[in-house]
Amino acid sequence: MLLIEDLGVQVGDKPILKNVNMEIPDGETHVLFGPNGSGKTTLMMTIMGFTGYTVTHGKITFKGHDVTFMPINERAELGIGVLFQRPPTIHGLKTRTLVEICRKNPNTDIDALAEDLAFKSFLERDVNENLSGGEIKRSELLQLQAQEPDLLLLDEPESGVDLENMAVVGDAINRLLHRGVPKNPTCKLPSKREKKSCLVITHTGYILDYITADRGQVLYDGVLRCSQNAREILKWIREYGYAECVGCPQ
Ligand SMILES: Nc1ncnc2c1ncn2[C@@H]1O[C@H](COP(=O)(O)OP(=O)(O)OP(=O)(O)O)[C@@H](O)[C@H]1O
Repeated sequence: MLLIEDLGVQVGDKPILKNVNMEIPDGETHVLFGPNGSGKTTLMMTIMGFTGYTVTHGKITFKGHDVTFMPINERAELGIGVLFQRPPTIHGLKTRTLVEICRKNPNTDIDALAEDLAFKSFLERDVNENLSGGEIKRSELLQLQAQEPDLLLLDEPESGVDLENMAVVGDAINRLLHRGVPKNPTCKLPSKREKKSCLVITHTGYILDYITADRGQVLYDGVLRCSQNAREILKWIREYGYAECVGCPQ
């Protein structure tokens, strides 16, 4: 699904990511940990193709396509979608209009999606204008549900969300990951091939109560240092701090 090889990225003239290698196979969810400023958002923005993140070396392949220098709209059409940590307010653009633009299938019922996210009353507001932290996340999830991406990039889905709304956010992310998985009463777990793929950044780990993580990784000073069970990594970070991750076996 996603393959990152020897990726170097700089912002302005500042090198941020150094020789990052990462693979997210079909249907897997990987969790990215790391201290503030270690480059986690930079990695997501680079995968999505935002300007300002200059690839100095390396390659990003998605679904077999070299997307390293592909425009952002083409990556979105190919199936990459992002939930921002701090999405901008867009004055003069109604949320409903933005969701219509994101919508993959013109028959998708925006009102029904918004109803599920308790977001219907916000559809006619400008994008993210005067929304609370939890409302912003639900707005982002609504856009993703309309876009129907195959790879979800989730940048701190818990930030600014209270514990009750966390359940709404967690359930919505689960629906996105299991979209199209046939309901099979004899088998509780879908095969990985049927699930969507996901890279999620978290500091608190709350999201792990709602999604099944296949692997965790630690980005430290622009370098991927550790790759293990996500809950184990979280436990380790809580006990010893990030600096100890530098010495972790891969
Ligand atoms: N547009 C920019 N201009 C200048 N520096 C930037 C820019 N974007 C990111 N940086 C710098 O790149 C480094 C990595 O930032 P990034 O947001 O990727 O870190 P992060 O790991 O996501 O941090 P956090 O956990 O705080 O969200 C930081 O030092 C940040 O100041």
